[in-house]
Amino acid sequence: MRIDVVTIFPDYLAALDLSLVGKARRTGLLDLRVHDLRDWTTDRHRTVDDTPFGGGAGMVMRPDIWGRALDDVLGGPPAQSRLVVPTPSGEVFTQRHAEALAGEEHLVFACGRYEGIDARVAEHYRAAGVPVSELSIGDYVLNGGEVAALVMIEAVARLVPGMVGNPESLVEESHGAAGLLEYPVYTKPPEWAGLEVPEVLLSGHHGRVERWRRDEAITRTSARRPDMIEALDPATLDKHDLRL
Ligand SMILES: CN1CCN(Cc2ccc(Cn3ccc4ccc(-c5n[nH]c(N)c5C#N)cc43)cc2)CC1
Repeated sequence: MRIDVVTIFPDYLAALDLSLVGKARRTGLLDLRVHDLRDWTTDRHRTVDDTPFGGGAGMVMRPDIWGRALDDVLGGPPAQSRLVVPTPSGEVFTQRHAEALAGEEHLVFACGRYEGIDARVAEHYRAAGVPVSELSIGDYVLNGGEVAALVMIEAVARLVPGMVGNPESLVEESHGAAGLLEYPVYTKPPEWAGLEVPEVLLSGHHGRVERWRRDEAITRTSARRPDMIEALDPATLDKHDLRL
């Protein structure tokens, strides 16, 4: 998979040189390139923004600069690329989006700043036949798209075959197949700060452990994310022998 990120703060994406994503880049599993939008400016001040039509506070990022950058980045092979635009007004990014994006050949992240990117940029590439996803990582306000791109790239990259050492660990995920939150996890020592590990986890009885974990997942989800409980379909309840 190839991922390109266009931003005026390329150093923000330095975290992608670390850990699993960094290793995937070094081994060639992930072809990830970061570009400075200002490299496509032509004036001496390397200007990327201007005042908003219709008035209002702040500045808007210019479509002509973004157009030159994205034409270059989208232009080359592979043929099918998806443009991902982090934005506070986007569809909320979920694990389902991560799964869908992980199946793409080439993702291009356009990280805006200021009050955002001129709306004609997304419109132009949609009209040119480029799939465009305008996505938000949550209902809070950030100062730009870079943090959101980091979140989405990590969520997507870990689903790329060969990325995670033990693919089994991707199977039973929070927000995963059962649509429930993850159960609590424990490790040695068995007693710490006067607190003991739940006895069932030391029993070696896999059936009891599985049942306890399912019950804990339901308890947690009911308490913290009632919206997820509402969204559970009967088939999922049956498949995982879940009773609410
Ligand atoms: C007058 N009002 C009119 C509404 N605006 C709204 C607004 C517009 C831009 C910005 C800053 N910004 C620029 C590019 C960019 C990309 C993503 C995100 C982002 N924030 N939160 C998420 N989950 C994000 C994601 N993903 C923020 C971004 C902040 C707030 C404010 C002023």
